[in-house]
Amino acid sequence: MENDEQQKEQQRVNQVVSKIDQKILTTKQEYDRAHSETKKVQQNYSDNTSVNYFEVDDRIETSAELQQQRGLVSRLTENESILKRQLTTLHDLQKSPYFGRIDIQDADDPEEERLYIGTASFENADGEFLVYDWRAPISSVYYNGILGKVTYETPMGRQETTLKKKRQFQIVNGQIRNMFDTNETVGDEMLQSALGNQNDSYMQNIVATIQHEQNDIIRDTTSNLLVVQGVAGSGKTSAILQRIAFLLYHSRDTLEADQIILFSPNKLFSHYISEVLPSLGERNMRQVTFDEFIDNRLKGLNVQSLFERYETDGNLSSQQQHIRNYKESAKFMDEVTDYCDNLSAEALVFSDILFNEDVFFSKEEIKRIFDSFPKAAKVSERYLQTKNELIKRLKRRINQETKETWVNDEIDQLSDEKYHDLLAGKTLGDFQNEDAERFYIAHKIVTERLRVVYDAIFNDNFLDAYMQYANFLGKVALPQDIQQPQWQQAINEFNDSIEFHSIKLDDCAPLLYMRDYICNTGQNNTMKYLFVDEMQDYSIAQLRYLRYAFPKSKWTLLGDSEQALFKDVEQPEEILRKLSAAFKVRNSRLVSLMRSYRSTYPITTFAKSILPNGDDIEAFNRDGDIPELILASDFKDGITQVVKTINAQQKKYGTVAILTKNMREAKQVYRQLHGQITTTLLKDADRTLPKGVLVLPIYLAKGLEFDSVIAWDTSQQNYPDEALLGTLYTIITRAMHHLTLISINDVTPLISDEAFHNSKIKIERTIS
Ligand SMILES: Nc1ncnc2c1ncn2[C@@H]1O[C@H](COP(=O)(O)OP(=O)(O)OP(=O)(O)O)[C@@H](O)[C@H]1O
Repeated sequence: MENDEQQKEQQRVNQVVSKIDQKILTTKQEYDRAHSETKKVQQNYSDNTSVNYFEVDDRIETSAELQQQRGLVSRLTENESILKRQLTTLHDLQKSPYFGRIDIQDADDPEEERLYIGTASFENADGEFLVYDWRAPISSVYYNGILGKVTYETPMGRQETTLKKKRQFQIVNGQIRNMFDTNETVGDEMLQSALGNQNDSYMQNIVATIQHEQNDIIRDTTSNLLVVQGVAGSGKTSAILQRIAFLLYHSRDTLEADQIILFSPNKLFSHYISEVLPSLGERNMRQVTFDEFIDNRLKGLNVQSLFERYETDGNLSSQQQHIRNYKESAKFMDEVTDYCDNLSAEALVFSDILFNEDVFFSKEEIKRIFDSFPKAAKVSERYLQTKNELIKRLKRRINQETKETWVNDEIDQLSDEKYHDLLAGKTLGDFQNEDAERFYIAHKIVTERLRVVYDAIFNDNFLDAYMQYANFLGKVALPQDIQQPQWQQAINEFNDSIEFHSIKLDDCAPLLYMRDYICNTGQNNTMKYLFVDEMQDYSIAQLRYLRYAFPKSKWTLLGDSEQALFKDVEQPEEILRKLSAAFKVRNSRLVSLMRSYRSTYPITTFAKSILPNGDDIEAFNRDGDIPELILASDFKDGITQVVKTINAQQKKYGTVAILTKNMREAKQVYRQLHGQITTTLLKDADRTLPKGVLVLPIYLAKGLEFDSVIAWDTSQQNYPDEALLGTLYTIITRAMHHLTLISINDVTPLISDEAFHNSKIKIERTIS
């Protein structure tokens, strides 16, 4: 009977695949036609760009023609790339056309309907859906529903139907490998098989096995602030990527991939997730790390990265810690707002605008302009008016300058070609007489010469943002836990580092916010969705700055408060309280993901055991090796144990990652292994993740996973207290199938005896 069913299903697969084959053929023909047409037009375009420009009329005619051709090329290229994407999707469907089937019956319909669900939709020539896209409204029944009455959202409102059957398939190269009927969201067998696979260098899409709670995140279209607190390996990153694919489908006509931005934890991660959206037929969203984002906005300064901070922090004194906490708080950002709102002309720190090392607009002149605008207006408005006035004055100066003899001389010396270039876009009839044409050219020459002044105004270089910030630091009210002398020292340090063109991370968000707020700049209104992964690594001040920088975005924040590196673990409720207070938005929502999928049951059980609230984490039941702890007698012995472990693990797994607390340790281990074993040391700037043996500090492994993990030196000395609990937990939870801890002498007190006992960890003490 079962075989009968499978045969019937296989027949359907064969029929669908043969229809896909046909579609591939016709699409390929279309693509080839489009490709050769694009090439033809491109060739024509490039021939035309090399025409002779010397006759003005010719040039102008050619330019209009070129514009037209450029438009045509871009339309054709767009068409070609759509066809190319379609072909890729069809090829994927050809191998595995669908993964699910639902049989549903609407109340007013005597017939049951049978729908098949895959990574993309596929219609036959009559417009009948042979495969439904996993994001179609009806497909949510597959993910959410258990048999019986179910509801689902459609653009027309909520619909009800009865789910009669749910079937899952694993189809590989057009052949059904497995198929199950299930009443669960998505049965364990499918998940077991998906999770049991060895790790690839790229993250995979999870559309065939999305879980109910993940589906909630993916299909949320109403929250302005969606916060996901999910335990390690609970599918937060997976959920956001499928969510992006869902949003792109849901708002096909109004949302483009580059209106979505994801803040990712490191560059390796960006590469690791880069294939998920293309595998679902979508373009990737924009991706940036916070460091890159800040660097770009503070050009000319050497900005301390989060990673540098991990490396150099050492132990902060309690005063230094209080100061950092204050600078990273929402309160501090409120103080910046207050300070800016109440700035007088005297308190604003302007700088001269220079031209050829001479003062072009003096700071006194700028201050007078600012002061001339009504005091009742907001500082940012007065600033903007000042900027406009400066541009007006610059224009006046340009007009005056056009009459100077140096300009006339310059025009006389222009070559014909250069002269015509300067006339670009103009026809002879545009000028009343030769004088008017000469004035036009003169104006262009002077404008070009004074561009530096224009740029200085445009880029707000006439506000000395650093001095202004130092001024603010000197004025801001201090909380009780910060002493004045230490605060003064922090101000001095800020000033000193600016002298050397560098800035600490804690000062970046408030300083940038201050600069942008006063100057009324730095806001991107086109970004519609913003995602932050690993939100626990961001300060509230940084998030507040991002909120300022992307005011029109809906937010999805994901993180795990337990994975905070080098700081005490904060309770999710506390993070949320701070976030809700800092983000004054309507429609916010918190989703918790408590089930962990990445690691085997024994590894997750061990990871749980080191956390105070670990019992709340639910381990997915996937069998595997018990984690091992090796107590080495000294550093040299530790390395010997690493080598032994690598040799054993490499027989089974493609990737073995040695994870260390910081880069210093990673380098130390790498140096010892180098020469004995082929190993790659990963660095901050690396973007690709090779297979084999890797050594990297944990902050570069954030968000990643490896078949087998070796946690380097989990000793008492290296992990002495609670401040490193998040770091240790993050290391442990990177392992998918195997975990080895190597400790030089006694193990960290963060792993209690009870934890060892409960997770039945294997302990081996070596004697050298
Ligand atoms: N529904 C699912 N079906 C199949 N695999 C899943 C599912 N959910 C999660 N996974 C897998 O579990 C692993 C962990 O997922 P992911 O990296 O998204 O978790 P995370 O919560 O972002 O983890 P972390 O915070 O620890 O970095 C990945 O290999 C992912 O493919």
